[in-house]
Amino acid sequence: EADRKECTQVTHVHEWDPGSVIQAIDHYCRNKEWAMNVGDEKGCILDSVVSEVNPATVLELGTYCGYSTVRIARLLPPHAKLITLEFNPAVAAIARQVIAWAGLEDKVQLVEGASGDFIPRIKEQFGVKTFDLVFLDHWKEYYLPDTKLMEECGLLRKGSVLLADNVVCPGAPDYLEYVRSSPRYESRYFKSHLEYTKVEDGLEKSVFLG
Ligand SMILES: C[S@@+](CC[C@H](N)C(=O)[O-])C[C@H]1O[C@@H](n2cnc3c(N)ncnc32)[C@H](O)[C@@H]1O
Ligand SMILES: [Mg+2]
Repeated sequence: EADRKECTQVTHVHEWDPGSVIQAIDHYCRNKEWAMNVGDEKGCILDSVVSEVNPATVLELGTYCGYSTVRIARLLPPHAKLITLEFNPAVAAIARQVIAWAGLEDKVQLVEGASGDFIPRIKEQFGVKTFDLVFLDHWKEYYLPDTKLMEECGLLRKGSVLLADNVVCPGAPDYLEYVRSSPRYESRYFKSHLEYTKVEDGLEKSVFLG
């Protein structure tokens, strides 16, 4: 009965209410079909990092259906901008809809393309100097090359925060080894669980020291 009640409550998405969009997606993915959103448990860690950094410029690598995009964008201060990148047009179309439902189109710029092509063009094409926060959540083998590319392109400043999802499951060992051993980063692991499961996973927060 309680479950049915919760179900009726959350399956009705209130338009322009980011909280209800997030809740409906989490409910669906817990009860019907697993999906690779950062999810509610790691989402709380993501929320606290976003609130602490209070970024004016955010880059998200890997939009998927826009779940984490909505989570991040709803916490941004006025006039802040989130650029989110997705190379699969089918999921990008879903994300556009999800972002619109949440009423966050003004804060979010969804770009369709591959990170390796896009990162070198950001400064010129999007007028961004540096990012205060980068959320890495695309395919795990790109975390390290794309981080090095962001460094080369001057997109990180002293104090920029990289937050990487799924560093344990599926895992990004070369990236972890890099941020944990490089003197250019101060890095910390936040232990949690893979979205909608009890399997260990976590987020790595790495502050760029310049
Ligand atoms: C784990 S999902 C992102 C989940 C999302 N951040 C969330 O928590 O709601 C990863 C996404 O990254 C996209 N992707 C993977 N590699 C990419 C790349 N190099 N450039 C752009 N998008 C990429 C995939 O198509 C996929 O939709
Ligand atoms: Mg993830």
